[in-house]
Order: sequence, then C-alpha cells, then structure tokens
Amino acid sequence: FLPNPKTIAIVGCPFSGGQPKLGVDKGPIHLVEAGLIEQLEEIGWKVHFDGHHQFEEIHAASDPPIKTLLKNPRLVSRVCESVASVVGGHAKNGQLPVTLGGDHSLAMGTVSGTLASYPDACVIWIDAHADINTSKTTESGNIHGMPVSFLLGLGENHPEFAWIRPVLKPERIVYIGLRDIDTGERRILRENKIKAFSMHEVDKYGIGKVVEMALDHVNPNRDLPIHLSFDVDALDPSVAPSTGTPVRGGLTFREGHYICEAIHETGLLVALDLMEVNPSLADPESVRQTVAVGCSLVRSALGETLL
Ligand SMILES: N[C@@H](CSCCS(N)(=O)=O)C(=O)O
Ligand SMILES: [Mn+2]
Ligand SMILES: [Mn+2]
Ligand SMILES: [Mn+2]
Repeated sequence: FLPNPKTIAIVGCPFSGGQPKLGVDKGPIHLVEAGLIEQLEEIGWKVHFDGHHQFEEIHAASDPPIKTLLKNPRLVSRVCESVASVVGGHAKNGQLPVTLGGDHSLAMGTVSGTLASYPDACVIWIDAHADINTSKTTESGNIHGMPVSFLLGLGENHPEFAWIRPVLKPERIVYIGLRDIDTGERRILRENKIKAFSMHEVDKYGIGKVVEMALDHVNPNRDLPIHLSFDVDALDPSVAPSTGTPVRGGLTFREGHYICEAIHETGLLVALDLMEVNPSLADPESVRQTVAVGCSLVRSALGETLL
C-alpha cells in the first residue's frame, strides 16, 4: 500500500452542533478566505474545493437531548453521516480529504469516511482533550467531547447514531498534546490501553521523540495509512487563542508544525482534519493569528518545508 494522492479535496464543514459556542461554524470560510487553497496550489497540489457543505437545520423541538444530556444528537449524527460519505467518496477517488471545521464532533464522520476506504488506517489525534467521553461519562453533554468513543464503539448504543460502526480499534489511535482529561475519560483510556502522549511526555522527551514513539505504537512498520485529526486547541492559547476550549500549557508553534512535518515525511497521510477554529472568540488580530496558524499547519502536513 502506498497512497500518493495528487489532489486535495477541501471539505468545508461549517458546523457547531457538537458544542455550545457560536462561531466555530465560521472556521472554514475564514481558512479559505485566508488563502488556504492558493497556498496549497503554491506547494504543488491540485485542489478540488467542494464548497462549504450546507447542513440543513433540525429544530431543537424535534431534537431533544438524549437522557436530557447529549445535545443536538440527531443533528450531529446526520451531519457526521453526510461528512462520512463526502470524505469517504474523496478518499475512494484517490484524493486527500482536508476537512476544515467546525467542531471536533465532525471527526465521527471524517474518520468513518477514511476507514471506509482505508480500513487499516491509524488515527493520530492532536488535542488538549481526549474527546472520548461516552453518554455515561460526559459532564457537559457536548458531543465534540465524544467522537472517539463512538468510533471505538464504546458505551451504550444510541439509535440516533446507529449508522456509526465501531471501525476503529484502540491500538490504532494515539494522542499527542493531552492536558485536560475528564475522570471518566482517564478510566476509558486506561481500560482500553489507549496510548496517549500528554504535555508531560512532550516536555520529558521532546516532540521529535514523542512523534517517533507515537508512530512506533500505531504504525510500527510505517506501512499503514494515517488519518491526522488536528484540534487547534492542542496548541498553547498564546499560539491559537480563538478556539472554544482553550487550555494553558499547550504545544508551541514549532511543536505543532513539527508533528505535521513529521507525518508528511512518512508519505502515509491519507486524510487531515483541522478542527475547532472559532473566529468569533477573540480580537481581530488574535483571530487572524489563529486562522493563519491553521493554514500553516495544513501546509506543513501537506509538504511545505522550512528549507
Ligand atoms: N472533556 C470536555 C471538554 S471536550 C473539548 C472538545 S474539543 N473537540 O477537544 O474541543 C467535555 O467532554 O465536554
Ligand atoms: Mn467533490
Ligand atoms: Mn478535540
Ligand atoms: Mn480540544
């Protein structure tokens, strides 16, 4: 297996239903308007832009929380199901889907789509958070804190999410950047023996060694396709301030870029998510900075180098 997509498919997902803050649905348009498409063409890619997918609303009255907790379940499920078919379709066409969020609940769709085309793909999840709560462990009911549990088939089955198959195995996901984990998530990570490199390990070993260890865990022979799901809140808030759930003590600008550069170097990247850019949460300069960092990370994951 050696993927070598020549064309990127930009999948703009203006979606915020997985969390309560307005504005994250404007992430995609800000990234595209900052010139991301031209920047990717500049580094040699053909870029296919599907436009920003419009998701029809489901009114709150007809989408009550599950167990009075999970919010907008039917909306999130329906949106992720359509994202799965869009991303899966591009992957099947040999294109490299680059999904622009939008909140991280979308990863239920993107990873499902990738795994439909590349069933043995591994997932590298860059995030301050594990996003692995189940309906039993979540404290917020925000589904952007739950996508990984759905992909692994953990927790009880909810009919609203019947389309999601447990396509991801615990040994095929690895985290880098964790520093804000809920009690229930700690237990889930431990019980499922999921490998996670927190900011403690990043400090202890350095980002180079951490990325090598992460790849050794999920891709020991460097022969499995890679789906990189990058939540900009993995970066320190001083680097990416305009995001919904900022947590101090995050990745530096260079650490974030090193991860993307190193994954590009494997030649195994088949799908990328750039999530949780919310251009409405900071002053204009901080928003511009956050959007610019998002574009820069995407370029690095797709081959832009320093020399
Ligand atoms: N663990 C918390 C915060 S989850 C933050 C989600 S994200 N996608 O990383 O911003 C929760 O479940 O609400
Ligand atoms: Mn298309
Ligand atoms: Mn996340
Ligand atoms: Mn996060």
